[in-house]
Amino acid sequence: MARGYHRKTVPFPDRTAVHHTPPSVEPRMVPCSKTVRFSAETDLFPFVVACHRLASWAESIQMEGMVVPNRQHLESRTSVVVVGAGAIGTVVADSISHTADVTLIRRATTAAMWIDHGSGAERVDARIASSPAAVDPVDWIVLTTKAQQVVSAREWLAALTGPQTRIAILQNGIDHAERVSEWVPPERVVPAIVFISAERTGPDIVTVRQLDELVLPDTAAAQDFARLFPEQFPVSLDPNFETQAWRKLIMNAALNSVTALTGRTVGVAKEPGGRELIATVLREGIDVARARGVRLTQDELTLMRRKIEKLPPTAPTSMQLDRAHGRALEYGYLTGAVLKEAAAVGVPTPTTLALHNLISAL
Ligand SMILES: CC(C)(CO)C(=O)C(=O)O
Repeated sequence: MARGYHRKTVPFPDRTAVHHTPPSVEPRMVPCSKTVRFSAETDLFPFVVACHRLASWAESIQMEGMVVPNRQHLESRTSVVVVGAGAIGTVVADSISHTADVTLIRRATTAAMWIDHGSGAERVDARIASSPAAVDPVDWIVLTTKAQQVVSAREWLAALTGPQTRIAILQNGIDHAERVSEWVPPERVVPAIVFISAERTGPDIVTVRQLDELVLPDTAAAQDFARLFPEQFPVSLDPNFETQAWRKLIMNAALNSVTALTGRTVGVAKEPGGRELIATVLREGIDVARARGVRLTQDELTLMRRKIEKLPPTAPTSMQLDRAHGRALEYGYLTGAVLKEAAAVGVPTPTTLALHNLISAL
């Protein structure tokens, strides 16, 4: 599979260790100019690390083409902590690790995460933190837990939030800012709509199926967040973000519910029965959105169905995977959100309600 974006890879097995946990070695005086050059053949790795730690006047150290920025340089980069090292969190951590100093939160382990875009696994260049005591306030928190897990990330959010911290929320549903209102005001929140099909295929590895889109509102904070991504990453700013958020909500309410209930991948939506059921739930959601004043196109149903058609039939949805792994389900923020909004405007949504009730009975 072709990669969704390109990255510079460094042919050295332990580059993360160089960046983040240099082994302790005896420091020696070395002649450092702006850049220090070594040859790997002479096995100078520990020496390079010592230089890396001491030579604050060098901007970088080069060894056989590998460039190791010095600590001071690293420390001046934007600090980002990704809370939630699942599929989306790992994809984001990997892609922004080229411009930012990234930490991934993994509660149960300190093992690195790996990513496979279809051409083999690559180590994600991110520090791992597993205790809130080990982190300080950062420039950006990227929240990629499931919507219902924000509550269990409280300790992390408290430890990571400072007076300037901004939070990007890459989660399903609407009303993203409300979920973190305890920590930051709405202008420091960037909600994001994610169309990335990726899956944890092992305890430490994420396989990416399709990198489609990351949509942000067109705000100052979102522009700053977008700048962290490499140019080739499909991130866009949409002034009509509310419409995008509702589109995704309606699509998730239909697709994630049907796949979670049937235990089938997206292919179920392409069969006559599944297609009809999904179309009914989409129609109900569209009625609710219109009644709430959300700006949708005339042909919204076709647009949403096309989006679903474009998804690979073998791709699972997040709620289907959560059910398969016995995890808590996100339905409260999907069908639950549609039902809440429907109640506020008195729009009937019987099929959405039926799916919602079935899922809550699982
Ligand atoms: C894969 C996709 C786009 C399907 O609705 C999704 O958002 C999810 O699984 O949560």
